[in-house]
Order: sequence, then structure tokens, then C-alpha cells
Amino acid sequence: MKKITDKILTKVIRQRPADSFKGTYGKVALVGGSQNFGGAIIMASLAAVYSGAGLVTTVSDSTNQTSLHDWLPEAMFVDNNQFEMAEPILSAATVIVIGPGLGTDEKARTLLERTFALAKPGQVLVIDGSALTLLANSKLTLPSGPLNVLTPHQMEWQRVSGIKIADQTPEANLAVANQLNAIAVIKSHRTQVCLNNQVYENTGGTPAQATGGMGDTLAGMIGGFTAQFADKPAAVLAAVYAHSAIADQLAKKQYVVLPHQISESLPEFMHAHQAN
Ligand SMILES: NC(=O)C1=CN([C@@H]2O[C@H](COP(=O)(O)OP(=O)(O)OC[C@H]3O[C@@H](n4cnc5c(N)ncnc54)[C@H](O)[C@@H]3O)[C@@H](O)[C@H]2O)[C@@H](O)CC1
Ligand SMILES: Nc1ncnc2c1ncn2[C@@H]1O[C@H](COP(=O)(O)OP(=O)(O)O)[C@@H](O)[C@H]1O
Ligand SMILES: [Mg+2]
Repeated sequence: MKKITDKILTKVIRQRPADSFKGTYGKVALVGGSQNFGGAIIMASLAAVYSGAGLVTTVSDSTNQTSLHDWLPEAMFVDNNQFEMAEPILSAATVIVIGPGLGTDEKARTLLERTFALAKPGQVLVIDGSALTLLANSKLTLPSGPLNVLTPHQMEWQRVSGIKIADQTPEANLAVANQLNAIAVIKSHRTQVCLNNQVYENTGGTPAQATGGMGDTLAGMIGGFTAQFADKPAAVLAAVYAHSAIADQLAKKQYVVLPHQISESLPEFMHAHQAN
């Protein structure tokens, strides 16, 4: 198994060219956040903005708009009850992230179906949280156009792949990821990434990360990294490594690391690890 180390950071994170503007750094649209799980899509949106995506739009239940803007005035907002208003934004996005706090009810399933229907070649589609559970429990298949990036924790991967947690070996995981023709970020205390017929193991991470919203934050970071960096698979690996490396740094002085603290540390961390 290959290891994901700090080398991936300078391979991916580039100094910004002077003649650039927000359009240079990609558009991320995030779909999620039911009335009960608004925090999840707020944390994912924070991560997308703080990792440097040029334009971020959050598509969520209207009850989440005020809290989102308290945390993140940089994000635009579309009410998911008026999905027709979101469709052009999703179509124009560089990356769509779907699932954090989406829920698994009928409305959520419809949002997932409609998003799958419009995702297209050239786009990255990050599928996280509730969207993975819905995918496993419904007859939906992954869209064939976009680069699909699945970000399950071990139980979500069990649901999607049918492989019991105890049997989730690198070989078994890779076989299913290949079958799905997707990148699979299988999250645990040592996250594994199945990509280009290889399994990569993350070398960072701390139990200080074991708190709700930590995976929502990673999904938003993968969105932000793949939106702005050209090599999309490498950008996924860099996001996975940066997420845990920042947590490791904070955990030197903190018993628990909160997800939003990872996002707030991103601009400084990325500045320190950029290459010319
Ligand atoms: N503040 C918020 O709004 C939050 C919303 N969340 C959302 O809640 C929805 C449900 O996600 P959950 O993951 O909580 O619930 P799930 O029911 O999908 O998964 C949790 C179950 O998986 C088991 N499990 C086994 N191995 C695991 C591993 N390595 N990591 C995590 N769980 C493991 C747990 O014991 C538990 O029974 C998602 O949409 C998620 O985005 C969560 O992210 C928590 C925070
Ligand atoms: N003990 C641990 N060591 C390292 N990383 C951890 C540990 N516990 C959790 N994490 C990380 O935290 C994140 C949890 O993701 P997830 O379960 O989807 O969270 P949530 O859905 O609540 O946001 C993953 O990136 C996982 O690797
Ligand atoms: Mg999760």
C-alpha cells in the first residue's frame, strides 16, 4: 500500500498566479443540510471557502440560511425547496458536493436523484454522508459523466460496498471502488483512498478528530481542493492529508479538535505548504 505523506502538499498546492481572479479557482456547489442537520452543510461550506474555492454556493433547507451567513458571508445560498433555481448553479459548478446533513427522507432522495441527473463530464461529484446511505438503500446508480469521489466512513462503506467492516481489506475495497469506477476515500483512524487501481493509506490523524462534523469538513475540503487544482486525484489525496495534518498540529495543544478549527487553519497551512 502506498502512503500519503506531506510530499503530496507541495505537489498539489501552488502559489497563485498574479493574473488570476475568483473564476480561476473554481465553483463549488454543496447540496445538503436538512432542518435537523444544518450544521453539517455549514461545516462543509466553511471548508470549501477556507480551502480557496473561488465561488461557493450552498443549496440547503431555507431554515439554514441565517446560520450559514453568520458563519460564512462568502457563501451564496439557494433554498433547496426551489431546486429549479439551484439547477443552473449545479450545472455550471466545477465541483458538486452532495450529502452532508442531507438526511434520508423522500425529499433528500429526490434532491440526490435530480443532482445525479444533471452531473456531467468535466465535473467532480463528491458524495458524502446521507447521500451514500441513500445510494446504498435505493436503486440509484452513480452518474457516468463526472469524476465520482465517494467519502464513506467504514459503516457507510459497508452499506455501499456490501463489505463488512471487519472484511474491509485494501484488496476488497479496491475491487469495489474499481467496479464503481469511483475514487473511494474510506475514512477511519487511518483513512484509505482507492484511486487509479491503487490503495493509498493516510499517515496522519488523531483521536482528537473523533467528533461530529469532521467528515463533513473533509468533504468540503475535497470540494475546495478539486475545484482549484488541476490534478483532481492528487487534489483528493492532498485534502485527505491536509485535514489530518492540521488536526495533528492542533492536537499538540488541544484535547479535541473542532471541525471548524480545521477550516480556519487552512489558509495559513496552505500558505506554508505551497510550491512555486
Ligand atoms: N452537526 C450536524 O449537522 C451533523 C450532521 N451529521 C450528518 O448526519 C448524517 C448521518 O451521518 P452519521 O455518520 O452520523 O450516521 P450513520 O448512521 O450514517 O453512521 C453512524 C453509524 O456508523 C457506525 N460506524 C462504524 N464505523 C464507523 C466509523 N469509522 N466512523 C463513523 N461511524 C462509524 C457508528 O457506530 C454508527 O452506528 C450525515 O448526513 C452527516 O453528514 C454528522 O456529520 C454529525 C454532525
Ligand atoms: N481516531 C481517529 N483518528 C484519526 N482520524 C479520525 C479518528 N476518528 C475520526 N477521524 C476522522 O474524522 C472524520 C470522520 O468522518 P465522519 O464519520 O464522516 O464524520 P461526520 O459525518 O460526523 O462529519 C474522518 O475523516 C476520519 O478519518
Ligand atoms: Mg460523515
